[in-house]
Amino acid sequence: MNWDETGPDTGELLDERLVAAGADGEDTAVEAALRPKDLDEFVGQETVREQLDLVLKAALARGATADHVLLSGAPGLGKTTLSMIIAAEMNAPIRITSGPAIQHAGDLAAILSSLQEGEVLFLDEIHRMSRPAEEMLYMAMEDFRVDVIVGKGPGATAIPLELPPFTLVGATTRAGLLPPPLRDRFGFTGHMEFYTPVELERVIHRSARLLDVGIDVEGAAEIAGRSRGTPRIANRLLRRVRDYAQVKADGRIDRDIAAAALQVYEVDARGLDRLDRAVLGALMKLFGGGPVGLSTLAVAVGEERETVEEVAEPFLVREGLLARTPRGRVATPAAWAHLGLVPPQHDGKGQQGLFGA
Ligand SMILES: Nc1ncnc2c1ncn2[C@@H]1O[C@H](COP(=O)(O)OP(=O)(O)OP(=O)(O)O)[C@@H](O)[C@H]1O
Ligand SMILES: [Mg+2]
Repeated sequence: MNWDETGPDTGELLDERLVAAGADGEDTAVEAALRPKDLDEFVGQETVREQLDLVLKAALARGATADHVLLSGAPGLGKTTLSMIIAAEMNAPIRITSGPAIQHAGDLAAILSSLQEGEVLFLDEIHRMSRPAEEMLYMAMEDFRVDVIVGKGPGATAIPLELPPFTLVGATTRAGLLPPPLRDRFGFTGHMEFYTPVELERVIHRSARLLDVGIDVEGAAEIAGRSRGTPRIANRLLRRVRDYAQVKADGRIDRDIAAAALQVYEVDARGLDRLDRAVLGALMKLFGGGPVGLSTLAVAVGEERETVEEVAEPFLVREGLLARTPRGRVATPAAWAHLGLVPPQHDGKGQQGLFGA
């Protein structure tokens, strides 16, 4: 590790993280080609799919515009994909924008007033919209009307503008951050869950077919097990394994090729990468498994506090490898087993408490 006056080089473990759930540049280019186009092609999420199927079919049968839909769930689980499917199933055009892109209420008014009847408006990261835009959206969703403010100060007047009926599809990774009045205006909310390994295998087989890569059942299972419940990661790992198979073998992917490739990329059998293992390793080797405070742990791995807390920990907690306790971070027995380490015998003298909180 590289130390200078400013301390350890941070962010080194974060570079080009293969198991990050957010989209990188390459993902954005490839994802369009891999996106399922209709509900039947969309793998998993049985509950959301079935409910949505009813909502859309009923609206179609009535010849009406579908109710507003809110999709919530972690990055890479298929919210954008599903919004496009909604438009396709309704035979409607789709307009795509996002919360951060709408700075002023006027931006939203311009979009809303140019919608066609029945159009789907996809509002990604809806929890990041500005307050005034949000308030305008309330009225638009409920009454299909906006008040456009003309002029400034005491002379300003509100000109009501009728909107054609449209379907708002909002997506958020943070449903808890949505103000209740906004949440209540959606007729249907779909919570996207993490995918099971079997579902991810289906995603991988489908993508392999589209990318024209040969892969057997065990090869797909190997990749699925390392994909952290997330189709985007599964697709990304598949592409890296494909590279390896082309360079080191005949291009076909089986279990050995998949395992060898992902070892090169340092993604282990449970989908942990270098950063994850560094956090667990420091916790166990330096602090006897904890409890240890977040800041101390972050310094030990040479990363920012936020990186450890927001990037590494959620998955480690979800996997039951790390626990957040009031006294600090603790490695679970599963973590010791996964890294093949043996927890120290406690002598009861309270050595543990040293690094707490
Ligand atoms: N159910 C699914 N079946 C098959 N492929 C899927 C499924 N869900 C997602 N994918 C694939 O995963 C990739 C990421 O999906 P998508 O962009 O819809 O995620 P997202 O939830 O919008 O992520 P973000 O929160 O980062 O915007 C896409 O390429 C898509 O092809
Ligand atoms: Mg998206």
